[in-house]
Amino acid sequence: MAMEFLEIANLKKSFGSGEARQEVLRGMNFSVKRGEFCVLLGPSGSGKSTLLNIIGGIETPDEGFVSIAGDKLEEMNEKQLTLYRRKHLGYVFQQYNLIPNLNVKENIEVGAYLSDNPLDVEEVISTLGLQDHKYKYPSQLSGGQQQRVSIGRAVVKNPDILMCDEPTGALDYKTSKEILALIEDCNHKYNNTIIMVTHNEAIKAMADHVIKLRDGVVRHNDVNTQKISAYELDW
Ligand SMILES: Nc1ncnc2c1ncn2[C@@H]1O[C@H](COP(=O)(O)OP(=O)(O)OP(=O)(O)O)[C@@H](O)[C@H]1O
Repeated sequence: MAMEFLEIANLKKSFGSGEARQEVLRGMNFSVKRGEFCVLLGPSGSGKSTLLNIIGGIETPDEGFVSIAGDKLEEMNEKQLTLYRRKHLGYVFQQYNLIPNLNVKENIEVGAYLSDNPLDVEEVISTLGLQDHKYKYPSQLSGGQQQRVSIGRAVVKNPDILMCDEPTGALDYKTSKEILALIEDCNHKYNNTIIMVTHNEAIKAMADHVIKLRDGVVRHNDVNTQKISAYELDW
């Protein structure tokens, strides 16, 4: 059975009140299958971060729901939400957010400690090409290398969903493609569902599923049957 793994149903969210009230999500609907590489595109202010925060259980919607493998987030209590975040979600941000006084291996181990079925730390280090940098500290690494470590910290948890918020926003062209290729490798190797928010339209060519948001709703929801590899992207 082709199961809809992540379901976003009629999500609404406003901030502020009275004159200042702003409807950020205005009835958003889409669903994502397990293992899909899904790219979310949309102009600044279209509600992408708000949506990620709701999927991450950090914010709650005014209406509608998010369900993961049939479990609705709104029905979880605080403890269940904490477990959900710990067990099911991995995050990669534009800023790497590594712990400065831990080395590469230790930063990745932090992710492993949070999970009850972590991947092997050494295997992840080798998948990410970090063997020669294991004992270095974040300040001794380039931006691309730091982003590899942050992917490692997220992936080692073996999360169902890897949420990537502008993961290449701070990187140059060549390094961006290397990082996208690594995320692609992880998607194939570990079968995580990927939700990637980006401003870079070119990235949609490597995705299975492309969702475009505008003004708090889904404007386009397309399946890409002719995806190309990260290294073939061009922008
Ligand atoms: N906690 C909040 N309180 C008030 N307004 C908020 C809050 N969070 C978001 N907003 C407003 O909601 C709108 C959508 O923000 P959001 O960050 O979701 O958009 P985005 O698509 O992620 O934008 P960007 O691409 O610039 O990150 C913005 O106008 C923002 O000012």
